[in-house]
Amino acid sequence: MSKPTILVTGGAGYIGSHAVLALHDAGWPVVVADNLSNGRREAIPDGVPLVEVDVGDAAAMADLFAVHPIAAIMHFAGSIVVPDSVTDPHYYYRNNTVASHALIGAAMKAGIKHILFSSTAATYGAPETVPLDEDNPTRPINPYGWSKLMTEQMLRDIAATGAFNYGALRYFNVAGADPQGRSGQASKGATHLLKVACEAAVGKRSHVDVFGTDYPTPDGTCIRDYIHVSDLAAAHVLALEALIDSPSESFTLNCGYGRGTSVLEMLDALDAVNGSPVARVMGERRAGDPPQLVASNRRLVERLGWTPRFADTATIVRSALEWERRLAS
Ligand SMILES: NC(=O)c1ccc[n+]([C@@H]2O[C@H](COP(=O)([O-])OP(=O)(O)OC[C@H]3O[C@@H](n4cnc5c(N)ncnc54)[C@H](O)[C@@H]3O)[C@@H](O)[C@H]2O)c1
Ligand SMILES: O=c1ccn([C@@H]2O[C@H](COP(=O)(O)OP(=O)(O)O[C@H]3O[C@H](CO)[C@@H](O)[C@H](O)[C@H]3O)[C@@H](O)[C@H]2O)c(=O)[nH]1
Repeated sequence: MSKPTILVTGGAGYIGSHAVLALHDAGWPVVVADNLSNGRREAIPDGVPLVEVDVGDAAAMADLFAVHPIAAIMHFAGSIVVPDSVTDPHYYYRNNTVASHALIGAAMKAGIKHILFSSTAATYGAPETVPLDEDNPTRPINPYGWSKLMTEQMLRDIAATGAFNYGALRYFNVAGADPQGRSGQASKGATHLLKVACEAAVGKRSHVDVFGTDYPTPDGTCIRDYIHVSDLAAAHVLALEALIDSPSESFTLNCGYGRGTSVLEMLDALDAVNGSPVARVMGERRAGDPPQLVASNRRLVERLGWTPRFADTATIVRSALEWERRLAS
């Protein structure tokens, strides 16, 4: 039987483009909705239609649903930079929460029955102990985390009426690039640690700043659970299948490896792969950063049968660096 068509919002962006590749590789018809505010047309494979649209524009989304017979939505579109959410919370609530509200409304009118949502570890705030399972209290410490948690709450309440089922995937820190070199992180003005450090490794930046060396962690720098973007994309395909197979069940799943890596450990791993050190400048803490975030992925593994393929830190770093070299060449 042929597979139904999936709408990928934010499919021209970093993670969304890897999900588009995973769907496309597995034979799912895909349509991308992206306003290209931070995405690239080139990230979308040939043959996949791109509709240039703001997902918060309910009328435009209704037009899209009238033209394309969409069975399910993977909703990646949104704004992603934690410190920007601290300086401009109004924009973050608009582009994440309000836009999601509009998209959900348009999807309901079009009778769409499955929504997979890009949520975040930032919903947990600054937990005292790790690893975190999904029942940990959600107490965001920045507007970005709140904007995502509010969207999760909308999905939960509306799904309870039977309108659709949903999956909220709470990503920890996404890193790396497609092992075949077809996509990677390409946005200008990047702020993510490994991306910034790889830009320094290829000479696009003079150094990498280390934001805070006095955290209550073994080396004083923040600890994160870095997950390879292609392992995350594979989890999305499994989650989509679960939503379609069990239409009365919704779920919230952490996406990480259950392994903590400090900022300095990540930079050491890059230096080892690169073969020469990237200059580091030790600096002050950045606003909105929790000291440590590490996932328990027990539920993800049990619920979806997910098996990571690219978890090795050197593999993550190598793919990110190869992509950066490709961009620079
Ligand atoms: N990168 C991470 O480590 C991480 C971690 C947790 C959660 N997430 C979530 O994953 C999703 C994707 O993140 P990413 O890292 O790929 O970011 P990205 O910026 O590369 O991708 C987001 C895409 O959405 C598009 N977009 C933004 N607002 C839009 C709007 N209103 N209408 C239409 N398109 C819009 C952008 O043009 C871009 O292509 C986001 O929702 C983000 O919050 C990311
Ligand atoms: O140039 C840099 C960039 C980052 N960091 C530090 O590296 C860590 C990771 O930061 P970053 O890569 O910016 O990611 P986070 O702020 O942890 O946020 C990411 O990971 C979250 C989930 O954990 C997601 O919700 C967000 O969307 C995503 O941006 C933090 O301690 C930063 O302070 C530096 O020291 N120097």
